[in-house]
Amino acid sequence: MSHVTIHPSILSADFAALGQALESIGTADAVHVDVMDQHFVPNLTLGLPVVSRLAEVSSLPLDVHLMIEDPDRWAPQYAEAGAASVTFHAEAAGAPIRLAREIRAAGAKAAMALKPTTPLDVALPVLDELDMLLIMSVEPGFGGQPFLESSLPKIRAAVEAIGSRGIVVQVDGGVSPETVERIAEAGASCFVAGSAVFGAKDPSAAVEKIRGLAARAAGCADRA
Ligand SMILES: O=C(CO)[C@H](O)[C@H](O)COP(=O)(O)O
Ligand SMILES: [Fe+2]
Repeated sequence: MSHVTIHPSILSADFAALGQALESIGTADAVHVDVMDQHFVPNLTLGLPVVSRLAEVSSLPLDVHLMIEDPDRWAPQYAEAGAASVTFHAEAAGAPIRLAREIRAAGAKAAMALKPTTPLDVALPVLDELDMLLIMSVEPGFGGQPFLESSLPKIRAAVEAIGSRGIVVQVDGGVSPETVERIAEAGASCFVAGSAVFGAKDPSAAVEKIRGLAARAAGCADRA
């Protein structure tokens, strides 16, 4: 029986009140932190100093999603800064197997992300070094984009390729009460949701709602 987890993305929170944003998502399993460098993606968000401070104050584990060039250089430092998991992009990594090993050695879970147009084949040689595989369901860079339906067959194929290896399949982009059931039915178990959580009047209730829909669709008992 799979376990469904919800990671709200603070990309859609008030950047002037990140502490309050963390407090508003007490029902979440982790907080998703989008690091963008304006080179790998056109947007610019935050970096190591902010992640270090968030790790100090957050009672939720930090799920750091690096949308940056040269993750081989930077990703291990996010693990050392206290991230629970560090996700680098396959399209940016020079030596993904070595990088995943370095992230793990620095004390975090290692994850690799694939952009919507990157084939799953790219991840296959790296799978055994990963704790999580992130299937992007929007073009990385911005929150609030519509879910790409073309990611559903890729999610199914990823779940099949992983088999019984215990690697979490995470989906990021356009996850909402309207889309989460289809994504859960495809076999994903970890859901990132930005605008659907922080755009809601009650972010914690939005997390519970998304988790409930996902758990039912996945055919497993809701943990709540
Ligand atoms: O990595 C991301 C964008 O590159 C974000 O995590 C993602 O877009 C979340 O926002 P939303 O749920 O609003 O789509
Ligand atoms: Fe993300």
